[in-house]
Amino acid sequence: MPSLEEELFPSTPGKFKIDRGHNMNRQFHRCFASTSTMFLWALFLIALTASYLSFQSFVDSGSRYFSASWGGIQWEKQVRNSAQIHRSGGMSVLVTGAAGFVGTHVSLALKKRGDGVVGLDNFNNYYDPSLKRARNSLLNGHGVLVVEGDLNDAKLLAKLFDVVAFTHVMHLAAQAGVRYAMENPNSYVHSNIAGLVSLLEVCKSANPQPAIVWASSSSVYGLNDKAPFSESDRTDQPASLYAATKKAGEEITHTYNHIYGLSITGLRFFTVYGPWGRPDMAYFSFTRNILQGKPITIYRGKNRADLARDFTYIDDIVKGCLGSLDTSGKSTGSGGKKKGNAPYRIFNLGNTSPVKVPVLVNILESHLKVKAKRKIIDMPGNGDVPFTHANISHAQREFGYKPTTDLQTGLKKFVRWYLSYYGYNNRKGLQ
Ligand SMILES: O=C(O)[C@H]1O[C@H](OP(=O)(O)OP(=O)(O)OC[C@H]2O[C@@H](n3ccc(=O)[nH]c3=O)[C@H](O)[C@@H]2O)[C@H](O)[C@@H](O)[C@H]1O
Repeated sequence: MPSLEEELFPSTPGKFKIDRGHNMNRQFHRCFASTSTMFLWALFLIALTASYLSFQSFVDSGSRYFSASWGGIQWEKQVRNSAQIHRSGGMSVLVTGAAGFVGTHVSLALKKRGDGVVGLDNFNNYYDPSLKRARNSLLNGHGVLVVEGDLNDAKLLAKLFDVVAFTHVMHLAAQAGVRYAMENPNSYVHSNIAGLVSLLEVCKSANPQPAIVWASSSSVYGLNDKAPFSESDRTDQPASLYAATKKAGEEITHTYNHIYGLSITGLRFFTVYGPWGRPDMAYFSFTRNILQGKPITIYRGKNRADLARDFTYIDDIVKGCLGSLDTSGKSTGSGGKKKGNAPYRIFNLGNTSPVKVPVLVNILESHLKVKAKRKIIDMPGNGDVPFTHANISHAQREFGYKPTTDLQTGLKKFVRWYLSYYGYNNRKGLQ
């Protein structure tokens, strides 16, 4: 005869059978036992569901802290400290792309003169992220916090503006590079269009609204052949998707200036170079290849003409950025409402003296004391333009912009930095 336990919890489904001939006592017992078991099961299921739901909500609310590493009282304190102003009349600046080449130099210069600086950077792997991490360490050593996050993370941007009433935004985060746009077009849309709009949305709603200075590019002149390039020249013939997204940025920022009263300054940078630079740029990759004994490819334009660039040294660009911030004027709106017209400006920041690419290589050879293995090919149709040449009189008038470093001097400083950063080991194996 099966035991009660066996009857209630049969080991196989077929074992459980109802015996109608049992006495009332046993019926009552069975009934009671089965009700209480069901009750216990129900309780167990409710508890299981409740704990699952609360775990889910914990994971949801906490995920941004785990994945994006921002938020919390301690983090807010660090952000406030970094934004602290240490001079009278100083500004608190959100620098996007702070671990980038120009971003690092501008952040350091602002911090050194007593302004508050908070950096934002997504540390993407467009080029060696360890260089960005090294720049980040340099910034941390000077009291600049760089928050790791993407421009498209609207919650993060809003949080930053909750914590600090930024007076200015120096927007340098972007997908750079002219030729890479053919390989990865969407990254240009993600950063230079969607990211820009995401940032402007937060800035327009901020109270007070910050003034915005941002990096456009000399590439917007595209196929324009009137030299030198002036801000009023046509910019409706871009030669690359990169240029097109920068041109779109100029139009988009104009809209936000017009509708919301944001003060906007766009800076058209001309081929910026120097210490802590970008490894994807020609002067940097040529240096690496020359030291490693590898060939370098030099592009040549129509009718075998050399290409030329108005190479601009980083310290001159930094002066231009700070001059722009200092003269930006105020945004007029607040909380998404325009209260009057605000400045909308565009400046060329170049060097005013284009240098042919083969001459750049001559200078590198003399500083490195190594001969380059030159491979000269016709310029592929990849977005390059034959030459750039800045007219800087507008920036000169507005804030006294005056570049002072020629390519010979600037590349000497770059080579010195390159060798100290990467060491002389790169020269191993050379004759
Ligand atoms: O002013 C800008 O707005 C842009 O400047 C920069 O673009 P570019 O002026 O194209 O600089 P960079 O690549 O150093 O090529 C320099 C020269 O070397 C030639 N070049 C290049 C590579 C190569 O292998 N061979 C070669 O001859 C090449 O044909 C060119 O003539 C920034 O990268 C860009 O992000 C943007 O900021």
